[in-house]
Amino acid sequence: MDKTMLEKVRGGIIVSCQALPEEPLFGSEVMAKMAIAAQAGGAVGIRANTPVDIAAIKAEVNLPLIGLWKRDYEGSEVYITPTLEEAEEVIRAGADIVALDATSRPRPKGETLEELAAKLRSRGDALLMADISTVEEGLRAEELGFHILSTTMSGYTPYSPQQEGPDFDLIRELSARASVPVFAEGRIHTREEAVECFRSGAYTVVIGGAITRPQQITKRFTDFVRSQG
Ligand SMILES: CC(=O)N[C@H](C=O)[C@@H](O)[C@H](O)[C@H](O)COP(=O)(O)O
Repeated sequence: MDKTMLEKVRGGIIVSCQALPEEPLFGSEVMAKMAIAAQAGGAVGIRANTPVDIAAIKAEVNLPLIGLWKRDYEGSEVYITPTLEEAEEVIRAGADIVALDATSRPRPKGETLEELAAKLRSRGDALLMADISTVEEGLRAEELGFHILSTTMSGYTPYSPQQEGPDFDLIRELSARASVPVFAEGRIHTREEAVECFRSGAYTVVIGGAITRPQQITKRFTDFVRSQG
């Protein structure tokens, strides 16, 4: 584990390069190209889903890499690196930081966040990032030894605010109360919003769809132009 990773990403933009199987850009080759483009544009880090995408990006890009593995399990709502198995594969694929759902919802296989954090910390080969949706979840993750908190899940749990833009209140309150870095992530669509995230206390800003999902970008244009009549 390399804590200088954190210094490398401070104050910059991390680009999340993800496409699910049902999306037009799905495929590791395309995601690696996205990551190369992000690096050329000045990104300080990459966030990627699945061991194959992580390995493909690692081979092409020399930036700190946040890895996760989205996988559905019956009977649990948790899908971002839900179990130890996915976390270990993500690390094996070359991620420097492993991102896990750290919401308070029940996990698959009866695993708990506490034991997952303890096991991954004792391996010591990757930093742990907690994808949370509330201040309480963030503070709990910090207590469990996570090195980074990210606002990723705000708006995606039924008990967090459902809004179109970033959760600035969460960024502000968590940054004020936590002693580990808070990354702003989720629905950051404009440069002004990214600046506002930093003003709210974010250590780093993670941007996904606004850069790497052209279907979302197109839709924002088409919806807006149509709404202007
Ligand atoms: C909730 C969830 O599953 N978030 C995922 C986490 O890895 C990704 O689908 C998002 O693209 C990422 O968080 C970046 O957010 P945005 O694409 O809104 O900039």
